[in-house]
Amino acid sequence: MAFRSISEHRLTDRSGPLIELTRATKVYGGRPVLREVSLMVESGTALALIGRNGSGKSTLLSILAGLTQLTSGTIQRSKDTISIGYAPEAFPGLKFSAEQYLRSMGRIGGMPEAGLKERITALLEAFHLEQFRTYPMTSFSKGMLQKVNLIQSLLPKPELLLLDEPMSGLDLPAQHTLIELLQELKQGGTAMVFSVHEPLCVETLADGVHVLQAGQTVIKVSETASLQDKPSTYIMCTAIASPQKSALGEMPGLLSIEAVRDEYGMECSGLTVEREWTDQCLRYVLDAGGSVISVERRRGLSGLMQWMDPKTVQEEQPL
Ligand SMILES: Nc1ncnc2c1ncn2[C@@H]1O[C@H](COP(=O)(O)OP(=O)(O)OP(=O)(O)O)[C@@H](O)[C@H]1O
Repeated sequence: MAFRSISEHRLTDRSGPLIELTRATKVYGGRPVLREVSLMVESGTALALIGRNGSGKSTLLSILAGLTQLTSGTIQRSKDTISIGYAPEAFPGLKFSAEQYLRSMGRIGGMPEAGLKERITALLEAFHLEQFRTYPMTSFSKGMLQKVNLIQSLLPKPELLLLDEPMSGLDLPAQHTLIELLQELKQGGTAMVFSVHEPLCVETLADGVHVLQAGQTVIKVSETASLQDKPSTYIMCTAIASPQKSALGEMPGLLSIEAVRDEYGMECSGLTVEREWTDQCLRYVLDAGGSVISVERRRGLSGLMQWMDPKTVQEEQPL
């Protein structure tokens, strides 16, 4: 079931969001390619964007990077300027050598000359590109170009890292190198949003998952660790008043609670609860004066695999 999310409330709030999108809509030539998408990312956390080809992932990343303007909705950053690393999906093979290109990107990013050379060398070595550092990128394979693309985004150790299908074209050792680098950056406080078709990235890195279909959010998981392979139930009910909502937040088995709208635009609450706590949760909603609108089975993280399995990945139908 598609729903329109108006905000997301984490049960365990850490700090405030580094960046937050509210009801982000993007229209190209009269055609909406993103519709009322809301999400937020906190420092030191990773959000995976999943969805079939054409579902709007690249558009969303480009909006977060500040390269694409919203048609409506808002984007809020925790401060005026946050340092952003962005690896787009398409990366051209330029005439420069990898080293020349990376040095230019580092300088443009304001990196001091002293540390820049060392950082480039360390990243080229990590991705086994060191011996090709002086070669023109026109001679590079797809995977080698993707490595340079990723390295340029990782150079300044950004506060926010945006990666569009980072695993694309990488061989297995490079995939593992990338995961290790990203885990390190995340531990150091970098927030990241990436689009992926590979479960490995989600399992090893993501704290949350956002599934897009035809530009709309269809599934939002805010704590992947707690959902991992645990079946859950999604309960949509009439909006619950704040005091009862706080008490509900203490209920064992509750994984997330969010404000959503039903198909008529009415404000509702969406609760994700571990399967075995479904009855208790329904009882609580009714006792709190709420009314149950719908109850859905959710299949845990493994249920998200259908959106990542290449065998089932199809083009999105035109809206
Ligand atoms: N500059 C543009 N002008 C017109 N339409 C665009 C533009 N950019 C993207 N679109 C359209 O927006 C829709 C979403 O595209 P987007 O690239 O964001 O999807 P995606 O989920 O990243 O797809 P993929 O997995 O294939 O990379 C597509 O229908 C695409 O044709």
